[in-house]
Amino acid sequence: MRSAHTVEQVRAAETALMARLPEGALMQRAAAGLAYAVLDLLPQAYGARVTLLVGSGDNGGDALYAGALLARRGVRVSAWLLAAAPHRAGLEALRRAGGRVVEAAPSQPQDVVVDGIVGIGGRPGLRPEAVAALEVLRGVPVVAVDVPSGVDVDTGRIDGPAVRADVTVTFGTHKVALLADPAAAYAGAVHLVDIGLDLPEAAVESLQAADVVALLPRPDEHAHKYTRGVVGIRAGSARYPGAGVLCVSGAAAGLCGMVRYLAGARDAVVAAHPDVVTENGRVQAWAVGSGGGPDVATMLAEARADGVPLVVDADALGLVDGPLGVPAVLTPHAGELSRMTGAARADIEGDPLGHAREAAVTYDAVVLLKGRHTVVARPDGNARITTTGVAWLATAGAGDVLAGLIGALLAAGLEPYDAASVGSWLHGAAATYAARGGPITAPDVARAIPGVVRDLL
Ligand SMILES: NC(=O)C1=CN([C@@H]2O[C@H](COP(=O)(O)OP(=O)(O)OC[C@H]3O[C@@H](n4cnc5c(N)ncnc54)[C@H](OP(=O)(O)O)[C@@H]3O)[C@@H](O)[C@H]2O)[C@@H](O)CC1
Ligand SMILES: Nc1ncnc2c1ncn2[C@@H]1O[C@H](COP(=O)(O)OP(=O)(O)O)[C@@H](O)[C@H]1O
Ligand SMILES: [K+]
Repeated sequence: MRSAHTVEQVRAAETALMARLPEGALMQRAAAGLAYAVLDLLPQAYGARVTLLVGSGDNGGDALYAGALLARRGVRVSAWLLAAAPHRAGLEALRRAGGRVVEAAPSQPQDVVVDGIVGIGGRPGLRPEAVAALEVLRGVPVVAVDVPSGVDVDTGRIDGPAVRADVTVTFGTHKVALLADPAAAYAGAVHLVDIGLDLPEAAVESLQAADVVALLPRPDEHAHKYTRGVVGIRAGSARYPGAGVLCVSGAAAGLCGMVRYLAGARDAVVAAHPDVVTENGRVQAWAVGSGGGPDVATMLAEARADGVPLVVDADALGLVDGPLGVPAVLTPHAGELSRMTGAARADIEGDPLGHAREAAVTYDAVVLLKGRHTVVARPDGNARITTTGVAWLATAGAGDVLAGLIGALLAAGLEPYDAASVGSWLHGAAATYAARGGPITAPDVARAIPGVVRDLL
């Protein structure tokens, strides 16, 4: 599991650890990890040029100590001081190692910029000096120290200028802004350096392959199709048969025992999926809504009446105005959530974590807010953020596949929070697997799911 802690949690863990260690030990650990990440980006250390952007706090201190380590390896290190009183001991260390202090952009082209402007102590946004320095160094690869400076560390919001990093080297644990968009998109590749912090449980996390393996339902020796779970699909209509077919394709990817289809695209569904049953009967979960057309209210009411867990998607989301009274996963994209809650779409996109958490409370359900980094939020405030997937997944019908897949995982017995987050992880991984760097359509995503599961297991 990748865990993201709050600034307050990091500060408390840091204080406890520092009381047991010699002064400066933590910063030395952080700086060593940072220096190695910078070296990784340089073709060779000797003669390479690195500029440090240094703010007033310990984030700048990390940059200065890392700069000293780099200078000892032959890197030409320039520290561009953006604050009047930078970390004193760090600056001394850099000077002793042969680094120099500059007051403007170095005249020679630089190989890497290290963003030590602010870390977890920073307020969102950047001061004009920092913006100007970044502008002058535009085009040079950026390594951010702990977080890209300027982002809102505990929410992932961006409320002003912020650094766009190629790599972020973070210490002790991930920060929320490294998982939650829009800030996460500013972090580039994230490297975690272990500095030995003892941390409590995190409210925000991101499943990794091993977590998905641990949660994934699979048949035991004595399984039959009913013990594996039956998912019912009420999606698709005469007008939108494709949505029914796609929702079924996610449901019929093999993760539960059987799929029942009860909506208006029966012929198309059976032609594409001969394994699907169209008689009414017991199910352990329903997926409702994609391409539902005029019958969507009846579809939702009938599924709800069964009392089993529900996935509510697309057209059916417009009918949800409060708790549904059964365990549920709601799967809006930002536009759909905006229509549900009345919040502006741009506000939702600017704070997807906050809006998903709020909606989870309002509807007393798991809310899966789709996007680049999909958020799965639970009413108790916990959230999982999906980091699998590629931009090629933004294609019509991909959401229908996801709704069916989550329905299958619910039917197989996963809790709504696990079904939504595991489903979203697999959906993103299937898209990456199918795309292999090129375009995909929604059926490609569904077809790739069994291969992803096979590789995982
Ligand atoms: N915690 C840990 O476990 C470890 C932490 N470590 C490191 O320490 C970092 C935290 O250091 P920190 O607490 O000194 O705060 P930090 O982010 O450097 O700067 C805050 C100062 O910046 C200023 N300022 C504020 N906003 C600003 C803005 N928008 N734009 C410009 N300036 C702004 C403001 O001062 P002002 O100029 O307003 O007087 C404020 O005092 C952490 O991220 C990690 O890198 C590691 O060494 C090891 C283990
Ligand atoms: N930029 C992006 N990068 C990765 N995945 C994305 C991006 N934008 C959207 N997605 C994913 O693509 C899918 C689109 O689903 P959705 O918007 O419901 O489409 P539809 O309604 O046509 O089925 C979602 O799983 C979403 O998370
Ligand atoms: K930084």
